Amino acid sequence: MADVCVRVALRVRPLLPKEVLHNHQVCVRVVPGSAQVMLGLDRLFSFDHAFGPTDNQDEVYESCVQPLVGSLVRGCNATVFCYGQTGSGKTYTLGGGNRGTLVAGGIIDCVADDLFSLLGEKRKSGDVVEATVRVSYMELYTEVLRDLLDLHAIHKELHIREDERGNTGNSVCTLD
Ligand SMILES: Nc1ncnc2c1ncn2[C@@H]1O[C@H](COP(=O)(O)OP(=O)(O)OP(=O)(O)O)[C@@H](O)[C@H]1O
Repeated sequence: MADVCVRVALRVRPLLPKEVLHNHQVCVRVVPGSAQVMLGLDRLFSFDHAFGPTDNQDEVYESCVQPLVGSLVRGCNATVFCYGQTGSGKTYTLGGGNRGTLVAGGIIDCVADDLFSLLGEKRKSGDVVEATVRVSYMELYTEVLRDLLDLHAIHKELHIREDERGNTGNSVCTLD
């Protein structure tokens, strides 16, 4: 992967059965063998990667995210985020399916697998490794922030707060 800070990948999902039923048409196509997409007949856009409807979860993960997990274990920071209109496939790409089942796992499953196996390898190879893995899983939807790992989240409201330096974080306010 080239040594640049930000890379942008575009993924075009297949039409859903209900869309086929309603005779929806495909309007975005990946130009074969390239990282470009054609919108309509003549509007060409270039990205670092472009994935079409037949590209699977593993292909997306291996080319866009897997190299970052290696960097992470070497002490670098990495961020992956999905952006797109509702129904475009963000949840599927990040969390879709489970590894080892018919539908391959999304990025979160793959990162968890690779992260722990890389840490395990480091330990086996005699590197003294102390690693702490923390996970949080939040949803921000219509201005409401929810902790998706908290089974009792319905009783709690999370607030986004800024410290004096302008860094953001969240805090929980329990509603009695
Ligand atoms: N690459 C894909 N292959 C097959 N099905 C897909 C793919 N991407 C998305 N889908 C399906 O398309 C539908 C919408 O996808 P998804 O829920 O991931 O969208 P979203 O961007 O997360 O939407 P929202 O912003 O509303 O949460 C789901 O039924 C999902 O299973």
